Amino acid sequence: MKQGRSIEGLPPRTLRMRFLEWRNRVIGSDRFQRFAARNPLLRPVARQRASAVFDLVAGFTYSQVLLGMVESGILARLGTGPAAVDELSRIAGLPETGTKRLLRAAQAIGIAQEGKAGWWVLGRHGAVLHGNGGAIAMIRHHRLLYADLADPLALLADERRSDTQLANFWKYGAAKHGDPRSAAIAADYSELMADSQKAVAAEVLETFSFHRCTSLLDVGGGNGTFLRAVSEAHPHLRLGLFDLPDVVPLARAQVSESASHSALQFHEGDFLADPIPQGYELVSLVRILHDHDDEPARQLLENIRRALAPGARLLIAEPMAETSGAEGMGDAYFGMYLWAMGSGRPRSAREIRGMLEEVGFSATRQLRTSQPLITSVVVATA
Ligand SMILES: C[S@@+](CC[C@H](N)C(=O)[O-])C[C@H]1O[C@@H](n2cnc3c(N)ncnc32)[C@H](O)[C@@H]1O
Repeated sequence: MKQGRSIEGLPPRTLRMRFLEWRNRVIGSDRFQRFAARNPLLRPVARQRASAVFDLVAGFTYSQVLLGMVESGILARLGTGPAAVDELSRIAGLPETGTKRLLRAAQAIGIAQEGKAGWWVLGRHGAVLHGNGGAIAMIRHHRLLYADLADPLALLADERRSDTQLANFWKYGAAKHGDPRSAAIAADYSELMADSQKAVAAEVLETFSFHRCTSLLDVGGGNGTFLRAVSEAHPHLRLGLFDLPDVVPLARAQVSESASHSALQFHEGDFLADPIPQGYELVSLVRILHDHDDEPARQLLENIRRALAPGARLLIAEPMAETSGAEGMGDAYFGMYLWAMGSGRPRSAREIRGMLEEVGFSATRQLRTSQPLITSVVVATA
């Protein structure tokens, strides 16, 4: 047998595989763990690793404490300044004992802090979260994902056949099937997206130079939050928004509130079936591609490629898999979220560039954003 080749059914014996097996034997042994915990040089690393493993085991309780802080109104109240337990207990509608338990739990994970006996302020993480409307909306929204993940193996075994809570929330295109609830569904998901869009738009604006473009079409542009941010920073741009017929009226209503965006053109349609409007120098897909499985995602890219004149560009912005330092966000969080939603998967920048090249784009490249947890950016030329 050649080095590294596997015999059928047996794992390959490459150097890397052998190293990983050896490493796992060592760090999994009681003897090594006790040694590392006692050794002054290894102790800090051993504690950090033990704490990371504990977080994996207990993470769901942290998320539920956070949800309790949001839903009770305590996080919002602490955002306005220090508060005493009896006031917080009134706001939450909880007995004082339950309020103290929640506050102590929140303190242990950095959301709240007892500044002086009986007086509470925000903790470090609470201070970051309380003013972030997008994060708060997602924390509330996670109720649905939490319910869908209650039995992870059942969810995975089901192969996305059954309706989940998330699939019901994101019923894209229900209007096509004449569902009378589709306008309400579109309004709900568009609002959730708009809440977190400001942070995404800020990252894109900081990363990509719009100065050289004269026009931009945002495909799947939702209620127009992204385009409003772009047009405030670059008023010279001619803008277009393409989305489903149930969503475009929401964007129209938002835009009519701000007269400065009269240069915005609206296009209704299905980006998988209808032609993409032509005549734009730049097309953006913001948090769209990861919602779609490989075949429809490829179809969408091909559809956009067909609409673009040579030299026009496509900008893709979304959180991407295999992001260094934020790996959990990719395949763990979005991987499970999109599985539960019933469509799509997170892709790495490398995979996205490969798909773009397959459908005829060139000069594909990834632009570095300062917060890849919020979004990464890939650009390609037609
Ligand atoms: C995840 S949201 C992203 C919205 C916005 N780009 C953002 O980042 O906030 C996906 C958007 O794609 C739109 N969409 C989904 N399927 C579509 C289709 N087949 N044709 C046109 N728009 C579609 C949805 O209506 C929604 O506005």
